[in-house]
Amino acid sequence: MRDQKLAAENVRERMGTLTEWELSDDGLSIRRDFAFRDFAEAFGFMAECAVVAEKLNHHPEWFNVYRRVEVCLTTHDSGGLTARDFDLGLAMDRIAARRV
Ligand SMILES: C[C@H](O)[C@H](O)[C@H]1CNC2=NC(N)=NC(=O)C2=N1
Repeated sequence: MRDQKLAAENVRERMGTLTEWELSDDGLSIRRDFAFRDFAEAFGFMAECAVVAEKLNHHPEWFNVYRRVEVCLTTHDSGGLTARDFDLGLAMDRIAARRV
């Protein structure tokens, strides 16, 4: 079943739990830039996140160059932000915190 797109006030409230992330101007996605020691750490992060993403059936848009990973989260099926984006964002924060 398609997830409920969050209302702007709920998005604002949930942004308080993801302090390193920024909301896009159109309010339809959130993004964070991660930086690691080297490529191995960045790719290890992506590998761990991929396992979680599969488990949650929610997948990031991301871009990797060397030790940096830019992540954008949105729920394509709902055309905007849902609780899944914030759950995955928090999971990614926790994975990164063990690697940075
Ligand atoms: C069929 C499958 O469950 C859906 O396409 C899932 C897969 N992963 C997804 N990931 C993201 N980010 N948004 C989605 O809407 C989405 N939908």
